[in-house]
Amino acid sequence: MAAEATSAKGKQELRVFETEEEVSVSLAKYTAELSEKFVCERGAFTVVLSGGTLIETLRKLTEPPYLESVDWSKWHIFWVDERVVPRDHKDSNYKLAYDGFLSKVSIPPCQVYAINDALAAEGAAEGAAEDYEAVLKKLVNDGVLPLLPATGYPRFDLMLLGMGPDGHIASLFPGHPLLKETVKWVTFIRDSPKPPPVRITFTLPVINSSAYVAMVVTGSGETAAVAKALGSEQSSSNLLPVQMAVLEDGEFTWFTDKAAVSLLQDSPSV
Ligand SMILES: O=C(O)[C@H](O)[C@@H](O)[C@H](O)[C@H](O)COP(=O)(O)O
Repeated sequence: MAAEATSAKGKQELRVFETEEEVSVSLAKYTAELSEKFVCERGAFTVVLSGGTLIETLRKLTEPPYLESVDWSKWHIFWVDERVVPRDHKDSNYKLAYDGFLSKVSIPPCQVYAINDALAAEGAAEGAAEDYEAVLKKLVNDGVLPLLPATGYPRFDLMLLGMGPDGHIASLFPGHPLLKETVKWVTFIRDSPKPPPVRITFTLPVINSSAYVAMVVTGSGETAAVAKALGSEQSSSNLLPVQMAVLEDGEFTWFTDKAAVSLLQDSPSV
């Protein structure tokens, strides 16, 4: 059984497992249960992926029993951020997700909303962001993607996110002006500190309108950011992007292993 420590305040929860393998097992179960809930409630399940190690940690979802039990035909897949490169480029988050996850499950290809390949191939970051936002607006009109009435932003069922060593989520980096964007749903960045520099990204209010967010952090690469985000000494200045992910009306769950929380000496603040 997983060694799981759970504490909760408000709607944030911290789950700590012994190993990354146990995180993978728990994340698969959590995702499959949410899939069942949303498919039953409204006949669709909207899932947002990030890049990074998340895709590898999702591997248990592509194995029995989930391979057969999950109703993949109702899934709709999005990216919280994408590099402005063709879909077959080694830096593409679509390619990462396709190779490690999407190619192993039977989600209808027309329900996989990747970056516009032609615009990405031209390096047209602004156009690709506008195009992606237009895709989202069409799905709102078609009734696939609801809006959260309180914010007017789209409400995705589940965002599966990773965090970088600097506390960035999506392509929203510490101190960057994009963190203040409140009009656009999808925007672009040409100076990402993490290569490659040109990307599109969901904005913070869209992330914060989600119904569920799983923040998946494993290994020793992000220990300082985890300690700052979850440590008991919280300050309201110089917030990391991950600390600005405060859901309007949703459940935010950290899936971590022991290595990721190794600098978290005191009681977590969640
Ligand atoms: O496009 C990207 O670069 C990713 O989407 C990025 O935002 C990632 O999720 C984090 O950097 C965490 O990455 P790791 O899980 O590899 O640490």
